[in-house]
Amino acid sequence: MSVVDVFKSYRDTHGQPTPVLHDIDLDIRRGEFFSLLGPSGCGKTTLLRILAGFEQPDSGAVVIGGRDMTGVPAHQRPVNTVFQSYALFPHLSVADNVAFGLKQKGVRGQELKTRTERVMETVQIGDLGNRKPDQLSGGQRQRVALARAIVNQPEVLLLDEPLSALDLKLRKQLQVELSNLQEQLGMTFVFVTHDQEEALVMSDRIAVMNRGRIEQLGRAEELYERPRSAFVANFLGSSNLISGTVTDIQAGGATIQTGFGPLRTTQTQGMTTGQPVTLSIRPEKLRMERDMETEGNEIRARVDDIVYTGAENQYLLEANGQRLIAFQLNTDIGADEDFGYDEEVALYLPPASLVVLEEG
Ligand SMILES: Nc1ncnc2c1ncn2[C@@H]1O[C@H](COP(=O)(O)OP(=O)(O)OP(=O)(O)O)[C@@H](O)[C@H]1O
Repeated sequence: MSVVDVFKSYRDTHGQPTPVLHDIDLDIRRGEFFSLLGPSGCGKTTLLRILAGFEQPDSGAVVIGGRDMTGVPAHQRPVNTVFQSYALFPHLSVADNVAFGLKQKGVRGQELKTRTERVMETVQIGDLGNRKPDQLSGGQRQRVALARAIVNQPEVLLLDEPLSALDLKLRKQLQVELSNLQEQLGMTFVFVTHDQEEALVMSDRIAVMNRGRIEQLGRAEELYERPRSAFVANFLGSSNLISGTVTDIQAGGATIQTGFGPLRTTQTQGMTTGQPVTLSIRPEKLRMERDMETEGNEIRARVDDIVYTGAENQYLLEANGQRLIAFQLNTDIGADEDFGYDEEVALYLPPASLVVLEEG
């Protein structure tokens, strides 16, 4: 499925057109779990609705299975949508809800029964067929909504924050189940979420959106390890940003002069001497030590605050007037690796973990 140069604007309260999607270009591969990730209002639902055919772009096109969908109404597209709000028929039983789409298509008798039952088994609601939606938990309702959407075997399944109404534990369980289901069905899933962890866990590839544009597109690991902008670095997890100027470029890396002194990075791509740059380093890549070593890339910091989160300690640090954050795995209570309030520490910034952002 492709999105070609899609532009969309809405009229604001004064009737002025306000762009919400700017020239979106995307190629979503067949059988891929693809996520649209971004903060509230960035345009991800609008893009999904354009794929579904519920909205028309001002310009540009959606192509599914090689066919231009311009002018093709929603119900004739080879897609189905699962919404956050389930949207089940309250007066129909679970089995009739699931069978609905097949009946519309004229499937009857044994085939209807077999296909409905098979899909219900797949999403583990095989024993709930006679219940009504109001007799189900939120997780069960979402399974019915899923069954109803996949029973028609669409080429593409569109999912608009389908797990966001569920509690954390159930959400985590369904994340795993959904990605297993996608693999088993081999169907293309396009999944909208504002939850970065959800996108990282489930997706083959993720498009990070910001203000109607795609900021970066790639595999989870690429986006996390090599963010291109401060927005991506901070939207996917958290990050320490350090500004500086390139002073030296060698074969295996570059030196950046910063407020903390010179820092080495193993990156060199696209850099020129004298260029101002922003470095990004993930909090878990900072190594906290009691004493300075001599290998460089170390800065002195003071522990300002400590947040205990169970698996790790999050240290808020002050270094040369800047706030930094470091995560350290929680070892045994009282172990040598624990640091106290106001303690002076040395922070080692591994050169391979210092990422040069393309845009500050
Ligand atoms: N029908 C509409 N008329 C006018 N403006 C709209 C309409 N639908 C959406 N918008 C605006 O378009 C922008 C993008 O909205 P959209 O729902 O696509 O964002 P989103 O990323 O899905 O956000 P959320 O996670 O909050 O659902 C927002 O500024 C929103 O206010």
